[in-house]
Amino acid sequence: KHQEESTLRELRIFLRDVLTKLGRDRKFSMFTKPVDLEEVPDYLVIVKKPMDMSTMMTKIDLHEYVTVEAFMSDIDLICRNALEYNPAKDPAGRAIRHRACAFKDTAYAIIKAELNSDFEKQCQEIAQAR
Ligand SMILES: COC(=O)N1C[C@@H]2C[C@@H]3O[C@]2(Cc2nccnc23)C1
Repeated sequence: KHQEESTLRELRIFLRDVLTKLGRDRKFSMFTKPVDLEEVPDYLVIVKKPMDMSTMMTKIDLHEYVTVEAFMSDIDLICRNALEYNPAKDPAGRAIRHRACAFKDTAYAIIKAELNSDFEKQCQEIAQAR
C-alpha cells in the first residue's frame, strides 16, 4: 500500500538521521567502519557477526530495516561485539568498552528524544503483516 511505503520511507529518513548524528561524534569513530580484519586477524575468531555504522547505512538503503527495533538490534550488536573483543584488562580495551557503552546509550537517547511511539507501532504492524 502507498501508505505503508510512505511510513517506511519516513523510517529510513529517521534512521539515517540517527546514524548521521552518531557518526558526527569523534569518540564513536571506531564504530563508523568495519574493524580491519588485516590489522586484527583474530577478530572473526571472537566476533561472529561484525557490525558497524557504514554497514547499517547500507542496510537502510537496501530497505533491510522495517522497524526501529531491528535497527536498535544492530546498535546493540556493535556494542556487544566491542565488549566481547576488547577485554577490560588494559587501558585501550577499557577505553573502547567505555565508548561502546556510551555509543549504545547515546543511540537510545537520540531515538527516545525523536521517535513517536505511534510511528514505531505502525512499523511493527507493517513488519508483522509481511
Ligand atoms: C570497534 O573497534 C574494535 O573493537 N576494535 C578492536 C581492534 C583492536 C584494536 O582496536 C581495534 C582496531 C585495532 N587495529 C589495530 C590494532 N589494534 C586495534 C578496534
